Amino acid sequence: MNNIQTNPRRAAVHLLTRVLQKHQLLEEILNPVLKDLSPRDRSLSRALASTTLRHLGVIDGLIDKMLDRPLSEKIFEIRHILRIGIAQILFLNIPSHAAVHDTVELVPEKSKYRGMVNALLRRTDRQGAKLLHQMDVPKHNTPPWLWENWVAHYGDETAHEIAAANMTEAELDISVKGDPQKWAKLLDADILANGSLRRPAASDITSLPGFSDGEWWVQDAAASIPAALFGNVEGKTILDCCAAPGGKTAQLAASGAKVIALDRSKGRMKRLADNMNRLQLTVDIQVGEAENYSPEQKLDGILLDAPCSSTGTLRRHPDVAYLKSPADIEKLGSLQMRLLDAASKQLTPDAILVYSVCSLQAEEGEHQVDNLLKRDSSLKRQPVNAAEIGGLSEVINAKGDIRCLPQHLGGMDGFFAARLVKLSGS
Ligand SMILES: C[S@@+](CC[C@H](N)C(=O)[O-])C[C@H]1O[C@@H](n2cnc3c(N)ncnc32)[C@H](O)[C@@H]1O
Repeated sequence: MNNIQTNPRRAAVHLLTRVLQKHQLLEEILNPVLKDLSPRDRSLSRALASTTLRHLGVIDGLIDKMLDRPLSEKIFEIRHILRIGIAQILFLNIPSHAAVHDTVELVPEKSKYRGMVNALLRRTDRQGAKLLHQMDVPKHNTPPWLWENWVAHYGDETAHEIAAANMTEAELDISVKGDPQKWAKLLDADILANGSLRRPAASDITSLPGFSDGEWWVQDAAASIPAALFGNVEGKTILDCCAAPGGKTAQLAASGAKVIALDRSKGRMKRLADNMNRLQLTVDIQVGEAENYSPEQKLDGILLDAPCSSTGTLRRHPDVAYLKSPADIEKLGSLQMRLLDAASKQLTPDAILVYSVCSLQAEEGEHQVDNLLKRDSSLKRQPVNAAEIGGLSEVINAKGDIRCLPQHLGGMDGFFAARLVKLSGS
């Protein structure tokens, strides 16, 4: 059988079509597309799609090198078939005879492309690794607009390191409510400098010890830094104004803060509520627009973990590189600016504003905060000290803001965070 419900390779081709032709997020379509496959086939299909997307630039470069004439854009399905075939041979260690045979089977018997797919995959098996060595792999695997942006902001060498790190799959980072030593043992995990636990990715996290008892939640090590910038939050009132699905809300609440969790998305707030229930954490849940929020009580701090392009999460979401564009950065930039201005107005003197984004784009991070400080003299940057974040000095930039890169700490999300204080007399 050769349909999506029964064939993991066919399903992977369908996933690629939905991401690259219909611009849908891989994470949102995995469950509906793969629901009828066996667990084993589901993970193969998912690995095929995400590995192909992670290496898409070099895979396409190889296809173009090996063909005499470029493939027409119209036959995108044949291109996706070639792509998943090459991904199996070069990046997934699937025996090449099986990879070639099962991939060629996706092309209808009477199709004029079947021979070409067969020949190109066999040639990949013979020469692919050698051809790959001749390519600037990190650069090829990064869409040109992202590459140019990173080179302009970070320089060529760091851009290469970022793009190389993006090609490695992320491990599973965990934040725990209780004793990290105890849970590191039970989860067979390492304890990172910032207190997060790290262990190999699991296909079903819900079956790991402590999940159903609400002892921990999944959160990238970089994502755990912004909430830590408030210091001791015991008894303090913190507004988490873009809160869902609640990783940072949970961290603040587990550290003893009274958290007002606000988000405009009802659906995502349902997830936040479910997460808090599992974790047995009590927070004040409110659905609404952060720009219009007027606090009924004095806030000790606001966490603005703003909507952003998510280009810092490409290790886990390689599709994002192909779904976002410079226009998105511009649009999100205006929203981030409005949210920052609103947050500043909601603060009283001495209260703290932490602004964060899981983006590698300076336009969403460094530039946003520099521009805010130029137009709003009631706020002042409060530089971060390495001791506050487990000694991770490599993620602190010259201005004292947090700038995590995917190559830091053996792999972490690209993240920006800055801590600002509202001045008295403002
Ligand atoms: C980066 S996510 C937040 C992740 C969350 N802080 C966590 O740690 O799990 C950004 C969130 O901002 C919300 N959002 C976007 N625009 C908003 C607005 N104007 N007011 C409130 N929430 C908004 C989105 O619904 C989304 O849930």
